[in-house]
Amino acid sequence: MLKLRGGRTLYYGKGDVLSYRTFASPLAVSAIPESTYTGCSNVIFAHNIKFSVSGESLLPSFTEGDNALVVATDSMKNFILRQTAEYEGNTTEGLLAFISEKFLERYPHLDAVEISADRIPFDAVVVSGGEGGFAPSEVVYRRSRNEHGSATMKWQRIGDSTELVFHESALSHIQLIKVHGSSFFGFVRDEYTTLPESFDRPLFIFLSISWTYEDASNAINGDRGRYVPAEQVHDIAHTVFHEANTPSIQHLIYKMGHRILKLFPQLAEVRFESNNRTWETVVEPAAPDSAGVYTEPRPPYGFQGFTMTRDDLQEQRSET
Ligand SMILES: O=c1[nH]c(=O)c2[nH]c(=O)[nH]c2[nH]1
Repeated sequence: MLKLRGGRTLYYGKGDVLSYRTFASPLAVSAIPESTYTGCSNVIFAHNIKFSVSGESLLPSFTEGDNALVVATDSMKNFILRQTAEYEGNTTEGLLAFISEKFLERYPHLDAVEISADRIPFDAVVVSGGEGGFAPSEVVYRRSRNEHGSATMKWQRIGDSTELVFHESALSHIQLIKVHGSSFFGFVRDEYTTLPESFDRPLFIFLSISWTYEDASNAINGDRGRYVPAEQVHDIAHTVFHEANTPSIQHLIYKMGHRILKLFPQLAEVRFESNNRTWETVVEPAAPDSAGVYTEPRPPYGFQGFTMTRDDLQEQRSET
């Protein structure tokens, strides 16, 4: 959040603003080899939004209890919901940009806005078309609990204009298991090592991926044809995990990042956070594709973080 004069941070806002907009503009994206996703009807364009504001003018509300310039968080919620009806675009980032700009225009005494949203996914149910075929319904949708995209933006008033000072799009809470075809060996062995080397382990990972565009307009305006949908990022992660026999999670996320940056030249950076949640083996399978029994791993868990930029594509490494 914005730092005031003297380095102080000050903000307030509203969380869990649930906004179920219907019939937003459809989004179309280019196909990539790793995914069947080519866009979204946006018949249900739903979000859980978190919104906060900051500004020098708000200092007396904290120090003196003077509410004269306080926009009630209840009014913020109303502003977000009503402005969502006016949004003509087709991306989460576009909606956040629209709300932020309108808010700073309406309340000129405020200096900065931080806004983030989780897309609430609804999938069309598949219904019988009557002649033996099946097709997605255009009116009935099923609330999905699956992973979904999200975005965060920070906007700041600078002179007469409003500038985007931070933006990030993300896909969190991915959980993927590969039953065999992963290894972990060759690590440091010393007096503290008890972990055996593994040449074919079942690998269960938790994963969060976030990305930043070179030019945020490609996220804000889906009609420029350069939007990066979380659904395709997800499918790239699936494909790389499926294809690669990796020696560690560290190298697996590097390979995912490499593929994402290669497929989407409009991205400047991609970031990963992963957890190792590999199941504990109870009954070892006799062969890779025979019966094994596993149970939830005991804490603690391992984790990895990695940030990649376009410079990583220049370096000659054995990637596809
Ligand atoms: O992919 C892995 N990376 C590690 O750094 C590590 N450490 C560990 O105990 N298991 C694993 N697995």
